[in-house]
Amino acid sequence: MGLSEFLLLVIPIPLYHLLAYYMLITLLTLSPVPYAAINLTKMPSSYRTVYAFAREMHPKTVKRDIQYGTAGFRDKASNLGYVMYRMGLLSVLRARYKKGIIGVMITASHNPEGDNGVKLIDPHGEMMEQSWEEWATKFANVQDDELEAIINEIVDKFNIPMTDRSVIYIGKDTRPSSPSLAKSLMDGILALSGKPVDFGIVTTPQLHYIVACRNSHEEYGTATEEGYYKKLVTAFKKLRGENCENGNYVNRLFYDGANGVGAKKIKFFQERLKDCMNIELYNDAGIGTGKLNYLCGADYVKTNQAYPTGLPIDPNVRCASVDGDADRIVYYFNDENGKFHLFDGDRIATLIASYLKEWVEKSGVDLNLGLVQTAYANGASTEYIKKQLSVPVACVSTGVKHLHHKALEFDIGIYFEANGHGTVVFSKNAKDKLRSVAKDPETGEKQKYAVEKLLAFIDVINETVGDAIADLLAVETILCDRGWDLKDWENSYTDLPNKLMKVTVKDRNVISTSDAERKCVTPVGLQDEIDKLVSKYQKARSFVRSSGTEDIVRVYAEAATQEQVNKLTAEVARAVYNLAGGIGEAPIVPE
Ligand SMILES: CC(=O)N[C@H]1[C@@H](OP(=O)(O)O)O[C@H](CO)[C@@H](O)[C@@H]1O
Ligand SMILES: [Mg+2]
Repeated sequence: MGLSEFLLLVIPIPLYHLLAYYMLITLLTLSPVPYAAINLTKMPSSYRTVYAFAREMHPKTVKRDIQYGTAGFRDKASNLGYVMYRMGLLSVLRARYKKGIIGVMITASHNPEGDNGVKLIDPHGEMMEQSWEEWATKFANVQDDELEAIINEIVDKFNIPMTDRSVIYIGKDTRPSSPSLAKSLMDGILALSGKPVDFGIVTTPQLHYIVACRNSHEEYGTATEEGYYKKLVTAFKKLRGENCENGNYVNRLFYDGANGVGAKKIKFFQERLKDCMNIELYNDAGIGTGKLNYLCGADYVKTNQAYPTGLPIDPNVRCASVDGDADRIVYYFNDENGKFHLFDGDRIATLIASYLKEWVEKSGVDLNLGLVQTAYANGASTEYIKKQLSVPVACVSTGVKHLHHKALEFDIGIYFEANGHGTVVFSKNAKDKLRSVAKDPETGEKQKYAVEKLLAFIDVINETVGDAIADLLAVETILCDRGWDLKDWENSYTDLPNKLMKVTVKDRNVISTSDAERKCVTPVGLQDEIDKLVSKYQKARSFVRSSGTEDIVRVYAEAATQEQVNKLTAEVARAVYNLAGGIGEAPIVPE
């Protein structure tokens, strides 16, 4: 019997766990050289014991498999302890492989408060590379006694150096479950001798920004929350100049913080921008009694196409809602007749694209501009971008990682999901060209003004990922610059009536798609059925795909009138139910 087995027998289990935890911390702190944790089977037994202790504290509690989906893992918070622990292990391996700091964000974004989730951030501040998502899924699903083997497998495959002391940046949203999940995550990080650095409650985009800054040796900005505020506020003030009001633009905004981190963090902007931007904060759980994302927030407003609770209903006042981790934003207002008007991600994308196009032309700098959407983008917006703005538009699969990736192909790539998640990325070529024109003494006044505007715009945007607050500052800049109210903005094009529905099926994986999710490949026959249904209506379009964040199939449709779209969506939903193994009640098609 070895020492560890003997101790196991003689020390009561809770004490044993506590001891293990402190031993782990002490060992990792004192050890001058990070221990070579891999190959685990070749490790000195004391280390192996430390590792086993940690694993025993976070045993796999859920039998069914969980998938690293569109935005990482999401589930009921109580199911995620072991997943967090394992993502702690994986983040250290990823950090060693990439030789950089990796970020881990604990959030379930727009999901209800009882859910939680986790997503990994790569060194440039972008979402973790897709090819590692499979590893994440494997890590989450193997049995406890297979963990060592999978760690060995990934280390061998990627030749991961196990002697570096890697740093992992952690952020979390305001969910009550986040602190304890963060502890599980840290246990995983420490178990492989990584160094966790906890940034506390931050928005998802703040963590992406901080990771990008630190890995770029602060070329992208100062790697702190304060650095983030300074960068955005300075750029916004520069763009806004002295004029807080202009034409129809009124300096007054109702801000729905979704009772989450977006409410907490906007206060830093309110304080710093009080001279030039009047933001009235609502749905700040610290003050009211509201629950995270409940009847409010960007997802509620977009999905229900309805005004959230918690905001005064003042007609014609510009309103914006963010989601639970503040990476999405939508605008809206109620008019004098009580009619609700929505400005979603497609609207924001077109506004930004037209503005950037205008100023690139004024700057005289040769830069190509492109816009990236998904199949959920309203057909009217796509038509407007192509025909009115003459900007090339690409369509990619759902999920920000796909949009971001595609946008990098342009000098200026604008991407937005219809739900309000998006940003702009500027290529190195674009930045270098603009900076050199700005510095050139030959540059004329007007051209210089345009170039400096573009450079300030780059700084007001968070290029690493969609950022509700950065996008808000960008939208406010453009509206003020143009002297527009929301009615002016709305005049650019008219959305086609559209609808989203969910269908529950036995196994959503029976649905497979092609052509950026616009064509359904399996089950065979479903696409023919959709085509037949669509052909009955004017300006109609519909597609189906399985969700990456929920156990359902999504049905989207748009058509010339609301009545037509209501029918079409229900008919397609019925077809999915019939051909893809629907369960529960069948969708009802309106008469
Ligand atoms: C139709 C829709 O809005 N889908 C959302 C939703 O993905 P699904 O895979 O459709 O569940 O959540 C994703 C993560 O937040 C977001 O990127 C995506 O746009
Ligand atoms: Mg979100």
